[in-house]
Amino acid sequence: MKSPSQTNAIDFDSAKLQRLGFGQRPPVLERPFSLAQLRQQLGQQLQTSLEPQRILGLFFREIQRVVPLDALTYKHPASDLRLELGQRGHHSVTYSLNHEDENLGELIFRRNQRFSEYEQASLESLLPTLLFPIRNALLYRAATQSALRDPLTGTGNRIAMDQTLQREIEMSRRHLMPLSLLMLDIDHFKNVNDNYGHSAGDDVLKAVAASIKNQLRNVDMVFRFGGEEFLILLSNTNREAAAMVGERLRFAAQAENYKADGNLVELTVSLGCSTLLPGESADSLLRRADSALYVAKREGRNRLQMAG
Ligand SMILES: Nc1nc2c(ncn2[C@@H]2O[C@H](COP(=O)(O)OP(=O)(O)OP(=O)(O)O)[C@@H](O)[C@H]2O)c(=O)[nH]1
Repeated sequence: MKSPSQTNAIDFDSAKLQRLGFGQRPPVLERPFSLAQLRQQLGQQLQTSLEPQRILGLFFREIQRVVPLDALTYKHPASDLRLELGQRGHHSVTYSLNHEDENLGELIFRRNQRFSEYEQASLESLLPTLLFPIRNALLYRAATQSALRDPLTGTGNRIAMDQTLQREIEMSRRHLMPLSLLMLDIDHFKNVNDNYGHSAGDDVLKAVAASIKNQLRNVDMVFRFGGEEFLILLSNTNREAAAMVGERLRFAAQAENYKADGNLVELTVSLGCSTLLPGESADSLLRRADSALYVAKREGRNRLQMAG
C-alpha cells in the first residue's frame, strides 16, 4: 500500500484547520453571531492546540464577535505564565478560572468602554469553553518544562541547553547579532559539602542559581551544566557587554551570604566567557568558555577570564 505523500497530509490538515477558522488570513468577523453558535465553535477550536498563547489568541479573537475588547491578560503565576494580548483599556473585568479545587489562572478583559451587564454575562457564558483547553495546556507545559529543568535549581538542564544553544546560534547568524556565553563555577564548593554536608551543599547551589537568575533579564537562558557549574547564554550581547554581565554575577555571588546548615558561608565564583565567532560550532564556543574558566581557576579563582 502506498503511504500518503507529505503534501497530501499537509493539504488535509490545512483544509481541516481552515474549516475550524485557522486560515492564514483572519476571517471577517460577522455579527450578529449567537452565543450558542460561538460556544459551540470555541468548544471545537480551542481544543486543537496545547499552547496557552494560541488558545488565548483564538479566544480573544473569536469572543469579539459578541463582546468587543481592547485587551486580554492571562496570568498563572504557578506556571510562571503571563500573556498580554491587545492594547490597554481603562475598564476591566477579572475572572478567576477554577476547575474543582484547581486554580487555572486569572483572566482580565479590558477596554475603554464600560462593560454592560449583558456583555459580562456573555463573557461568563463563554469562559467555560476555556477551562479544559487551558487545563490541558498547563499540564502539557508542566510536563515539557520538567523534562527540560534541573529539579534542584529550577534552571534549564543539559537537554534544554543543547536545544537553546543551537537555536541561539542560528538566530545569531540569521540576524547578524552577537551571542556570548558565560561558564560559571563555584570556587572550592567541595569545602561546603565537606564542612556542612551534601544537603547543605544543595541549599547553597539553589541559592547561587537564584542569585544568578536575579541578576539577569532572561532567566530562561540559565542552565546547570554540571555539578556546581552553570552556563549563561547572552543573546544579542557582544564581548564587552558579556564581560560586564560576568563581573556583575561575580560581584553578586561574593556579596551574598549563603546559609549552609544554619551557618553563614561566603562564596566566590570563577567565570569563563566566549563570544561566537563567524562559522563557529556550539562545541567550539563551549570549549573556549571552558578553557577560559580553567585559566580563571588557575590564576587564583574569583575572576572572569575572557576567551581569546
Ligand atoms: N551538594 C551537592 N554537591 C554537588 C552536586 N554536584 C556536584 N557537587 C559537588 O561539587 C564539588 C565539586 O568539587 P571540585 O570539582 O573538586 O571543585 P571545587 O571544590 O568547587 O573547587 P574548584 O572548582 O577547583 O574551585 C564536589 O564535592 C561534588 O560532590 C550536587 O548536586 N549537590
